[in-house]
Amino acid sequence: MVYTVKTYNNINQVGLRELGNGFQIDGDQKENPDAYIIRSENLHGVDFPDNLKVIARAGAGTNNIPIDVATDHGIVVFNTPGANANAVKEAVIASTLLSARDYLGANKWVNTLTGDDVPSQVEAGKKQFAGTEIAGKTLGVIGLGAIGARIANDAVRLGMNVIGYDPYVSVETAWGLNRAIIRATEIQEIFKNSDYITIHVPLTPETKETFNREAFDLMGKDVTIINFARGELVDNKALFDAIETGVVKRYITDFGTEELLNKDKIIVLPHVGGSTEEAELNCAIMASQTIRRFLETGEIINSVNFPNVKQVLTTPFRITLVNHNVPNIVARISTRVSDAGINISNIINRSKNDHAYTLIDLDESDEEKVKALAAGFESSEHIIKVRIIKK
Ligand SMILES: NC(=O)c1ccc[n+]([C@@H]2O[C@H](COP(=O)([O-])OP(=O)(O)OC[C@H]3O[C@@H](n4cnc5c(N)ncnc54)[C@H](O)[C@@H]3O)[C@@H](O)[C@H]2O)c1
Ligand SMILES: O=C(O)[C@H](O)COP(=O)(O)O
Repeated sequence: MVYTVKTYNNINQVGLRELGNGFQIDGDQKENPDAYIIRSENLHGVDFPDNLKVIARAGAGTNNIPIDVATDHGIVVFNTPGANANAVKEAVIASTLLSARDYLGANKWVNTLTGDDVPSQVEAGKKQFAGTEIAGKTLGVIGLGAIGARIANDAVRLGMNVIGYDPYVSVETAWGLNRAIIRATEIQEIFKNSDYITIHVPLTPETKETFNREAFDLMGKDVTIINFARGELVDNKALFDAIETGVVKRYITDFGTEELLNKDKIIVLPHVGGSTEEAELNCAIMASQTIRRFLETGEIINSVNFPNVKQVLTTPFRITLVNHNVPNIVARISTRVSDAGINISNIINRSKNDHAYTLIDLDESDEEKVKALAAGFESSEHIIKVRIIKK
Protein backbone atom coordinates (compact mmCIF):
# COMPACT_ATOMS: atom_id res chain seq x y z
CA MET A 1 0.00 0.00 0.00
CA VAL A 2 1.34 3.43 -0.94
CA TYR A 3 0.05 6.43 0.98
CA THR A 4 -0.09 9.86 -0.62
CA VAL A 5 0.91 13.15 0.98
CA LYS A 6 0.40 16.73 -0.09
CA THR A 7 2.79 19.29 1.41
CA TYR A 8 2.07 22.97 1.87
CA ASN A 9 4.68 25.63 2.60
CA ASN A 10 8.31 24.85 2.81
CA ILE A 11 8.59 21.47 4.56
CA ASN A 12 12.15 20.31 5.20
CA GLN A 13 12.96 17.62 2.61
CA VAL A 14 15.34 15.69 4.86
CA GLY A 15 12.66 15.47 7.55
CA LEU A 16 10.16 14.11 5.00
CA ARG A 17 12.40 11.05 4.51
CA GLU A 18 11.00 9.80 7.82
CA LEU A 19 7.85 8.88 5.90
CA GLY A 20 9.76 5.99 4.37
CA ASN A 21 9.24 4.18 1.08
CA GLY A 22 5.54 3.58 1.51
CA PHE A 23 4.68 7.22 0.80
CA GLN A 24 4.36 9.26 -2.38
CA ILE A 25 4.93 12.96 -1.72
CA ASP A 26 3.24 15.58 -3.92
CA GLY A 27 2.73 13.03 -6.69
CA ASP A 28 -0.19 12.62 -9.08
CA GLN A 29 -2.64 11.92 -6.21
CA LYS A 30 -1.87 15.14 -4.40
CA GLU A 31 -5.33 16.65 -4.91
CA ASN A 32 -6.96 13.77 -3.03
CA PRO A 33 -4.20 12.57 -0.70
CA ASP A 34 -4.26 10.55 2.51
CA ALA A 35 -2.36 13.23 4.38
CA TYR A 36 -1.44 16.90 4.41
CA ILE A 37 1.74 18.22 5.96
CA ILE A 38 1.47 21.98 6.39
CA ARG A 39 2.92 24.95 8.21
CA SER A 40 1.01 28.25 8.22
CA GLU A 41 -1.18 27.71 5.13
CA ASN A 42 -4.69 28.93 5.91
CA LEU A 43 -7.10 26.01 5.50
CA HIS A 44 -10.20 27.87 6.72
CA GLY A 45 -12.87 27.80 4.03
CA VAL A 46 -11.00 25.16 2.01
CA ASP A 47 -12.89 21.92 1.23
CA PHE A 48 -11.23 18.74 2.47
CA PRO A 49 -10.86 16.00 -0.17
CA ASP A 50 -12.74 12.73 0.51
CA ASN A 51 -9.64 10.63 0.96
CA LEU A 52 -7.96 12.94 3.51
CA LYS A 53 -7.43 11.16 6.82
CA VAL A 54 -4.77 13.18 8.59
CA ILE A 55 -3.28 16.67 8.73
CA ALA A 56 0.08 17.23 10.41
CA ARG A 57 0.99 20.80 11.27
CA ALA A 58 4.79 20.98 11.15
CA GLY A 59 4.85 23.50 13.96
CA ALA A 60 2.92 24.43 17.08
CA GLY A 61 -0.02 26.74 16.28
CA THR A 62 -3.06 25.13 14.67
CA ASN A 63 -5.28 28.22 14.37
CA ASN A 64 -4.79 28.08 10.56
CA ILE A 65 -6.70 24.76 10.50
CA PRO A 66 -10.48 24.53 11.01
CA ILE A 67 -10.16 21.86 13.69
CA ASP A 68 -13.92 21.43 14.24
CA VAL A 69 -14.54 20.89 10.51
CA ALA A 70 -11.67 18.41 10.34
CA THR A 71 -13.04 16.52 13.35
CA ASP A 72 -16.53 16.37 11.82
CA HIS A 73 -14.92 14.80 8.73
CA GLY A 74 -13.06 12.27 10.90
CA ILE A 75 -9.70 13.83 10.02
CA VAL A 76 -7.08 13.54 12.76
CA VAL A 77 -4.99 16.69 13.20
CA PHE A 78 -1.50 16.58 14.69
CA ASN A 79 1.05 19.22 15.56
CA THR A 80 4.69 18.88 16.59
CA PRO A 81 4.87 19.96 20.24
CA GLY A 82 8.16 21.56 21.20
CA ALA A 83 9.85 20.90 17.85
CA ASN A 84 10.49 24.60 17.17
CA ALA A 85 10.48 25.81 20.79
CA ASN A 86 14.23 26.40 21.07
CA ALA A 87 14.19 28.56 17.92
CA VAL A 88 11.45 30.77 19.36
CA LYS A 89 13.17 30.92 22.73
CA GLU A 90 16.33 32.27 21.11
CA ALA A 91 14.30 34.82 19.11
CA VAL A 92 12.65 36.05 22.32
CA ILE A 93 15.94 36.33 24.23
CA ALA A 94 17.35 38.31 21.28
CA SER A 95 14.26 40.56 21.32
CA THR A 96 14.67 41.25 25.02
CA LEU A 97 18.23 42.43 24.37
CA LEU A 98 17.17 44.44 21.29
CA SER A 99 14.74 46.36 23.46
CA ALA A 100 17.28 46.96 26.23
CA ARG A 101 20.06 48.22 23.99
CA ASP A 102 18.49 49.63 20.77
CA TYR A 103 21.11 47.97 18.61
CA LEU A 104 18.89 48.41 15.53
CA GLY A 105 18.63 52.20 16.03
CA ALA A 106 22.34 52.42 16.75
CA ASN A 107 23.22 50.51 13.60
CA LYS A 108 20.86 52.69 11.51
CA TRP A 109 22.47 55.85 12.91
CA VAL A 110 26.06 54.74 12.42
CA ASN A 111 25.33 53.92 8.78
CA THR A 112 24.35 57.56 8.20
CA LEU A 113 27.84 58.82 9.11
CA THR A 114 30.31 59.91 6.44
CA GLY A 115 33.86 61.25 6.23
CA ASP A 116 37.30 60.54 7.61
CA ASP A 117 36.25 61.34 11.14
CA VAL A 118 33.60 58.59 11.51
CA PRO A 119 35.45 57.22 14.57
CA SER A 120 35.23 60.58 16.35
CA GLN A 121 31.59 61.08 15.29
CA VAL A 122 30.87 57.63 16.77
CA GLU A 123 32.47 58.56 20.08
CA ALA A 124 30.61 61.87 20.21
CA GLY A 125 27.23 60.45 19.29
CA LYS A 126 27.13 57.08 21.03
CA LYS A 127 25.67 58.46 24.26
CA GLN A 128 22.22 58.56 22.64
CA PHE A 129 22.33 54.75 22.51
CA ALA A 130 23.26 54.04 26.12
CA GLY A 131 20.90 51.26 27.11
CA THR A 132 19.96 49.23 30.14
CA GLU A 133 20.74 45.68 31.22
CA ILE A 134 18.22 42.90 31.49
CA ALA A 135 19.79 41.39 34.63
CA GLY A 136 17.77 42.49 37.64
CA LYS A 137 14.70 43.40 35.54
CA THR A 138 11.43 41.50 35.76
CA LEU A 139 10.19 39.31 32.93
CA GLY A 140 6.57 38.17 32.91
CA VAL A 141 5.92 35.01 30.90
CA ILE A 142 2.32 34.28 29.89
CA GLY A 143 1.97 30.61 28.91
CA LEU A 144 4.49 28.12 30.29
CA GLY A 145 4.41 25.48 27.59
CA ALA A 146 7.27 24.30 25.40
CA ILE A 147 8.43 27.84 24.56
CA GLY A 148 7.44 29.82 27.65
CA ALA A 149 9.05 27.35 30.07
CA ARG A 150 12.37 27.42 28.18
CA ILE A 151 12.36 31.23 28.17
CA ALA A 152 11.48 31.44 31.87
CA ASN A 153 14.34 29.11 32.83
CA ASP A 154 16.93 30.83 30.63
CA ALA A 155 15.86 34.29 31.81
CA VAL A 156 16.58 33.21 35.39
CA ARG A 157 20.06 32.15 34.25
CA LEU A 158 20.49 35.62 32.67
CA GLY A 159 19.83 37.20 36.06
CA MET A 160 16.23 38.30 35.49
CA ASN A 161 13.42 38.04 38.01
CA VAL A 162 10.78 35.89 36.36
CA ILE A 163 7.04 35.66 36.98
CA GLY A 164 5.09 32.98 35.11
CA TYR A 165 1.37 32.67 34.49
CA ASP A 166 -0.28 29.53 33.11
CA PRO A 167 -3.45 28.20 34.75
CA TYR A 168 -3.22 25.00 32.65
CA VAL A 169 0.49 24.28 33.03
CA SER A 170 1.30 20.58 32.65
CA VAL A 171 2.74 18.66 35.59
CA GLU A 172 5.75 17.69 33.48
CA THR A 173 6.52 21.33 32.63
CA ALA A 174 5.98 22.46 36.20
CA TRP A 175 8.61 19.93 37.38
CA GLY A 176 11.11 21.43 34.92
CA LEU A 177 10.67 25.06 36.00
CA ASN A 178 13.45 26.76 37.94
CA ARG A 179 12.35 27.25 41.56
CA ALA A 180 13.25 30.92 41.36
CA ILE A 181 10.31 31.52 39.00
CA ILE A 182 7.42 33.16 40.81
CA ARG A 183 4.02 31.70 40.02
CA ALA A 184 1.33 34.28 39.26
CA THR A 185 -2.18 33.05 40.02
CA GLU A 186 -3.79 35.98 38.16
CA ILE A 187 -2.61 37.39 34.84
CA GLN A 188 -2.94 40.88 36.33
CA GLU A 189 0.15 40.16 38.48
CA ILE A 190 2.16 39.89 35.26
CA PHE A 191 0.82 43.19 33.93
CA LYS A 192 1.44 45.03 37.21
CA ASN A 193 4.95 43.80 37.98
CA SER A 194 6.87 43.26 34.73
CA ASP A 195 9.44 45.33 32.82
CA TYR A 196 9.26 42.84 29.94
CA ILE A 197 6.27 40.65 29.07
CA THR A 198 6.41 37.78 26.61
CA ILE A 199 3.39 35.70 25.59
CA HIS A 200 3.38 32.03 24.49
CA VAL A 201 -0.19 30.79 24.36
CA PRO A 202 -2.28 29.45 21.48
CA LEU A 203 -4.70 31.89 19.86
CA THR A 204 -8.17 30.96 21.16
CA PRO A 205 -11.32 32.96 21.93
CA GLU A 206 -10.05 33.06 25.54
CA THR A 207 -6.59 34.43 24.69
CA LYS A 208 -7.57 36.81 21.85
CA GLU A 209 -6.54 40.38 22.79
CA THR A 210 -4.94 39.36 26.07
CA PHE A 211 -3.16 42.71 25.72
CA ASN A 212 -6.16 45.04 25.80
CA ARG A 213 -6.85 48.43 27.35
CA GLU A 214 -7.41 46.98 30.83
CA ALA A 215 -4.09 45.12 30.63
CA PHE A 216 -2.12 48.21 29.57
CA ASP A 217 -3.85 50.28 32.29
CA LEU A 218 -2.34 47.99 34.93
CA MET A 219 1.25 48.36 33.67
CA GLY A 220 3.88 50.78 34.94
CA LYS A 221 6.05 52.78 32.52
CA ASP A 222 8.48 51.63 29.83
CA VAL A 223 7.30 48.05 29.53
CA THR A 224 8.50 45.95 26.59
CA ILE A 225 5.92 43.62 25.04
CA ILE A 226 7.22 40.65 23.05
CA ASN A 227 4.79 38.69 20.93
CA PHE A 228 6.03 35.65 19.05
CA ALA A 229 2.73 33.79 19.55
CA ARG A 230 0.03 35.35 17.33
CA GLY A 231 -0.78 38.93 16.29
CA GLU A 232 -4.41 38.75 17.42
CA LEU A 233 -3.30 38.40 21.05
CA VAL A 234 -2.81 42.19 21.05
CA ASP A 235 -5.42 44.93 20.57
CA ASN A 236 -3.33 47.23 18.36
CA LYS A 237 -5.38 50.37 19.03
CA ALA A 238 -4.89 49.96 22.77
CA LEU A 239 -1.20 49.27 22.11
CA PHE A 240 -0.74 52.50 20.14
CA ASP A 241 -2.28 54.50 23.03
CA ALA A 242 -0.04 52.69 25.52
CA ILE A 243 3.02 53.60 23.42
CA GLU A 244 1.83 57.21 23.21
CA THR A 245 1.50 57.51 27.01
CA GLY A 246 4.88 55.88 27.70
CA VAL A 247 3.43 52.71 29.20
CA VAL A 248 4.95 50.61 26.41
CA LYS A 249 8.57 51.33 25.61
CA ARG A 250 8.74 48.89 22.71
CA TYR A 251 6.59 46.26 21.02
CA ILE A 252 8.44 43.45 19.28
CA THR A 253 6.31 41.09 17.26
CA ASP A 254 6.68 38.32 14.72
CA PHE A 255 3.31 39.18 13.15
CA GLY A 256 3.13 42.17 10.83
CA THR A 257 0.02 44.05 9.78
CA GLU A 258 0.21 47.27 7.80
CA GLU A 259 -0.68 49.46 10.78
CA LEU A 260 2.34 48.15 12.71
CA LEU A 261 4.95 48.82 10.03
CA ASN A 262 7.44 51.71 10.05
CA LYS A 263 6.52 52.88 13.51
CA ASP A 264 8.90 54.15 16.13
CA LYS A 265 9.11 51.77 19.07
CA ILE A 266 7.66 48.84 17.11
CA ILE A 267 9.89 46.13 15.68
CA VAL A 268 8.14 43.77 13.31
CA LEU A 269 9.68 40.53 12.11
CA PRO A 270 8.28 38.44 9.25
CA HIS A 271 7.07 35.38 11.24
CA VAL A 272 10.54 33.87 11.54
CA GLY A 273 10.43 32.73 15.17
CA GLY A 274 10.42 29.05 14.18
CA SER A 275 12.47 29.53 11.01
CA THR A 276 15.79 27.91 11.80
CA GLU A 277 17.31 24.95 9.98
CA GLU A 278 17.14 22.96 13.18
CA ALA A 279 13.51 23.73 13.98
CA GLU A 280 12.32 23.15 10.42
CA LEU A 281 14.07 19.79 10.40
CA ASN A 282 12.68 18.81 13.83
CA CYS A 283 9.14 19.78 12.80
CA ALA A 284 9.31 17.87 9.51
CA ILE A 285 10.72 14.77 11.22
CA MET A 286 8.05 14.79 13.93
CA ALA A 287 5.21 15.48 11.49
CA SER A 288 6.39 12.69 9.16
CA GLN A 289 6.83 10.18 11.98
CA THR A 290 3.40 10.98 13.39
CA ILE A 291 1.68 10.58 10.03
CA ARG A 292 3.52 7.37 9.25
CA ARG A 293 2.62 5.87 12.60
CA PHE A 294 -1.01 6.88 12.25
CA LEU A 295 -1.45 5.61 8.69
CA GLU A 296 0.58 2.41 9.11
CA THR A 297 -0.63 1.38 12.58
CA GLY A 298 -3.65 3.53 13.43
CA GLU A 299 -1.95 4.82 16.59
CA ILE A 300 -2.51 8.45 17.59
CA ILE A 301 0.20 10.47 19.33
CA ASN A 302 0.14 14.29 19.69
CA SER A 303 -3.22 14.93 18.10
CA VAL A 304 -4.97 18.19 18.87
CA ASN A 305 -8.47 16.80 18.20
CA PHE A 306 -8.33 13.14 19.26
CA PRO A 307 -6.92 11.42 22.35
CA ASN A 308 -3.71 9.40 22.32
CA VAL A 309 -4.28 5.76 21.38
CA LYS A 310 -1.34 3.34 21.50
CA GLN A 311 -1.54 -0.41 20.97
CA VAL A 312 0.97 -2.70 19.25
CA LEU A 313 -0.65 -4.48 16.29
CA THR A 314 -0.33 -8.25 16.74
CA THR A 315 -3.39 -9.56 14.85
CA PRO A 316 -3.65 -9.93 11.04
CA PHE A 317 -6.06 -6.99 10.75
CA ARG A 318 -7.05 -3.88 12.65
CA ILE A 319 -10.06 -1.69 11.95
CA THR A 320 -10.02 1.91 13.13
CA LEU A 321 -13.14 4.02 13.42
CA VAL A 322 -13.76 7.69 14.01
CA ASN A 323 -17.21 7.81 15.57
CA HIS A 324 -19.55 10.09 17.44
CA ASN A 325 -19.22 9.79 21.20
CA VAL A 326 -22.72 8.48 21.94
CA PRO A 327 -23.98 6.05 24.60
CA ASN A 328 -23.70 2.34 23.86
CA ILE A 329 -21.56 2.82 20.73
CA VAL A 330 -18.85 0.36 21.87
CA ALA A 331 -21.45 -2.33 22.52
CA ARG A 332 -22.97 -1.73 19.06
CA ILE A 333 -19.54 -1.92 17.40
CA SER A 334 -18.71 -5.15 19.26
CA THR A 335 -22.05 -6.70 18.29
CA ARG A 336 -21.39 -5.95 14.61
CA VAL A 337 -18.02 -7.68 14.81
CA SER A 338 -19.43 -10.78 16.50
CA ASP A 339 -22.36 -10.84 14.05
CA ALA A 340 -19.72 -11.02 11.30
CA GLY A 341 -18.34 -14.15 12.99
CA ILE A 342 -15.08 -12.45 13.96
CA ASN A 343 -13.42 -12.50 17.36
CA ILE A 344 -12.10 -9.25 18.86
CA SER A 345 -8.60 -9.63 20.24
CA ASN A 346 -8.56 -6.13 21.67
CA ILE A 347 -10.72 -3.01 21.49
CA ILE A 348 -9.84 0.53 22.60
CA ASN A 349 -12.31 3.41 22.51
CA ARG A 350 -11.12 6.88 23.60
CA SER A 351 -13.26 9.97 23.39
CA LYS A 352 -12.65 13.69 23.26
CA ASN A 353 -15.76 15.83 23.53
CA ASP A 354 -18.33 14.73 20.91
CA HIS A 355 -16.04 12.37 18.99
CA ALA A 356 -14.15 9.18 19.69
CA TYR A 357 -11.56 6.94 18.10
CA THR A 358 -12.00 3.17 18.24
CA LEU A 359 -9.30 0.67 17.45
CA ILE A 360 -10.38 -2.96 17.01
CA ASP A 361 -7.84 -5.77 16.60
CA LEU A 362 -9.40 -8.76 14.85
CA ASP A 363 -8.51 -12.45 15.22
CA GLU A 364 -9.25 -12.99 11.56
CA SER A 365 -7.04 -13.60 8.55
CA ASP A 366 -9.77 -13.71 5.87
CA GLU A 367 -9.42 -10.29 4.21
CA GLU A 368 -12.81 -10.54 2.47
CA LYS A 369 -14.60 -11.01 5.80
CA VAL A 370 -12.76 -8.00 7.25
CA LYS A 371 -13.64 -5.89 4.21
CA ALA A 372 -17.32 -6.84 4.51
CA LEU A 373 -17.27 -5.85 8.18
CA ALA A 374 -15.64 -2.51 7.34
CA ALA A 375 -18.23 -1.88 4.62
CA GLY A 376 -20.96 -2.45 7.20
CA PHE A 377 -19.35 0.14 9.48
CA GLU A 378 -19.18 2.63 6.59
CA SER A 379 -22.94 2.71 6.40
CA SER A 380 -23.55 2.73 10.18
CA GLU A 381 -25.03 5.66 12.03
CA HIS A 382 -22.48 7.60 14.14
CA ILE A 383 -19.47 6.16 12.30
CA ILE A 384 -17.59 8.80 10.35
CA LYS A 385 -14.40 7.21 9.08
CA VAL A 386 -13.37 3.58 8.71
CA ARG A 387 -9.94 2.20 7.91
CA ILE A 388 -8.54 -1.32 7.60
CA ILE A 389 -4.91 -1.79 8.61
CA LYS A 390 -3.16 -5.00 7.58
CA LYS A 391 -0.27 -6.25 9.73
N1 LIG B 1 6.52 32.82 15.89
C1 LIG B 1 6.64 31.55 15.62
O1 LIG B 1 7.27 31.17 14.63
C2 LIG B 1 6.02 30.53 16.53
C3 LIG B 1 6.62 29.27 16.66
C4 LIG B 1 6.04 28.34 17.52
C5 LIG B 1 4.88 28.65 18.20
N2 LIG B 1 4.30 29.87 18.02
C6 LIG B 1 3.06 30.22 18.73
O2 LIG B 1 3.31 30.06 20.11
C7 LIG B 1 2.24 29.33 20.71
C8 LIG B 1 2.78 28.54 21.89
O3 LIG B 1 3.67 27.56 21.42
P1 LIG B 1 4.21 26.41 22.40
O4 LIG B 1 5.05 25.51 21.56
O5 LIG B 1 4.81 27.00 23.61
O6 LIG B 1 2.84 25.69 22.77
P2 LIG B 1 2.50 24.81 24.03
O7 LIG B 1 1.21 24.15 23.74
O8 LIG B 1 3.66 23.97 24.43
O9 LIG B 1 2.28 25.87 25.21
C9 LIG B 1 1.17 26.71 25.29
C10 LIG B 1 0.93 26.98 26.76
O10 LIG B 1 -0.08 27.99 26.86
C11 LIG B 1 -0.86 27.69 28.01
N3 LIG B 1 -2.11 28.40 27.95
C12 LIG B 1 -3.21 28.10 27.22
N4 LIG B 1 -4.17 29.03 27.45
C13 LIG B 1 -3.65 29.90 28.33
C14 LIG B 1 -4.17 31.07 28.96
N5 LIG B 1 -5.40 31.51 28.72
N6 LIG B 1 -3.36 31.75 29.82
C15 LIG B 1 -2.11 31.30 30.08
N7 LIG B 1 -1.58 30.20 29.53
C16 LIG B 1 -2.35 29.52 28.67
C17 LIG B 1 -0.98 26.17 27.98
O11 LIG B 1 -1.31 25.66 29.25
C18 LIG B 1 0.41 25.76 27.54
O12 LIG B 1 1.24 25.50 28.65
C19 LIG B 1 1.68 28.47 19.59
O13 LIG B 1 0.33 28.14 19.79
C20 LIG B 1 1.87 29.35 18.37
O14 LIG B 1 0.73 30.16 18.19
C21 LIG B 1 4.85 30.81 17.20
O1 LIG C 1 3.04 27.94 15.27
C1 LIG C 1 4.17 27.78 14.81
O2 LIG C 1 4.82 26.72 14.92
C2 LIG C 1 4.84 28.96 14.18
O3 LIG C 1 4.01 30.03 14.04
C3 LIG C 1 5.70 28.65 13.01
O4 LIG C 1 5.01 28.85 11.80
P1 LIG C 1 5.72 28.42 10.43
O5 LIG C 1 5.77 26.94 10.40
O6 LIG C 1 4.86 29.00 9.36
O7 LIG C 1 7.09 29.03 10.45
